[in-house]
Amino acid sequence: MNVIKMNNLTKYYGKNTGVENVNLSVSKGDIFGFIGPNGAGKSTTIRMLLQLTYPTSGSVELFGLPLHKERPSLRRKIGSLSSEVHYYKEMTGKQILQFTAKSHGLSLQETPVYEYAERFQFDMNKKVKSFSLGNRKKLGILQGLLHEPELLILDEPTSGLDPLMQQSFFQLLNELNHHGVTIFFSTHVLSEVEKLCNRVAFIKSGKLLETSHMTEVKGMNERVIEVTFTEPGDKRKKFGLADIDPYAAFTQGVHYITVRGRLHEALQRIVQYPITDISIHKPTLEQLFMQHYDQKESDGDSR
Ligand SMILES: Nc1ncnc2c1ncn2[C@@H]1O[C@H](COP(=O)(O)OP(=O)(O)OP(=O)(O)O)[C@@H](O)[C@H]1O
Repeated sequence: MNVIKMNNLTKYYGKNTGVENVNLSVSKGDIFGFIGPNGAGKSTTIRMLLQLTYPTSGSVELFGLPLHKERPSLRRKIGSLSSEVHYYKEMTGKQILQFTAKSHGLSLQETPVYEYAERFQFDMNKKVKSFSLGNRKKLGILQGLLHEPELLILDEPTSGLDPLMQQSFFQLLNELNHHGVTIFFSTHVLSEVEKLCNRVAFIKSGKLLETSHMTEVKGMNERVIEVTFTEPGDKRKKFGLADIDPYAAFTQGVHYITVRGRLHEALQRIVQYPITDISIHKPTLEQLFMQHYDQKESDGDSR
């Protein structure tokens, strides 16, 4: 079942393009990472899902219902975090959370908010005016989660959180997902997307480049060997590295060789020569992502 469905979703801000013809579906149970550089159109898309702005053309369906009017029954099912959150500075975190709980017909005691606050080391008794950026973010997250929604739509939820808190937050998302919560979030933390998400979409300049299952992201099965030979200098030709990878690179004493399958054969060839240092790793999502952008852009250029 599609929990989110975008049909040719388009938003123009005057002459500026926000997003253009975005077609994307999120299924029940997905943890879906929405990735793109600054200005790609992530917030614009999320703002349309949350009805904070309206499409120029195209449409959105949530839980199979078209989103063109206020639907209180849907609001109860959705937890959200938009990129910019503003509060009355004189209120305490707890007062704001009570207000949010009440808007869902709940008292704070009926919600998991105390447990979450403890996990995030969040002191809800302080006034918002004393909050750091990270604490404001935590408050926004608690507001989005407290009514135990079925779907979370989160815009850059981890920006402003320190690495430890990011980890706690992703851990919580994982637990919620195991209990059936569908999650759609935008982020720049690609390593976390790699660990957490089952599906990803790449967006740039308002256009969706690709939607993919995490295991099918092109290049995920490649391995990068970084090797420094004891003999100094560029050894790509002399040691036959170009036979393993015609695009092998050499920078500041290190050879970078990308291997697709047959790792043992590549290593057998490399270890014939004295080595000072070697490491083997998966390409990061970031590297794949950048390759992907470059490729699409050069494809576009050649048209
Ligand atoms: N209110 C607005 N008025 C005019 N242009 C806008 C407005 N909001 C967004 N845009 C433009 O729409 C495009 C998409 O912006 P958007 O904020 O959706 O990107 P983003 O992927 O969320 O970026 P970031 O990662 O920097 O938050 C950008 O070119 C941006 O300048």
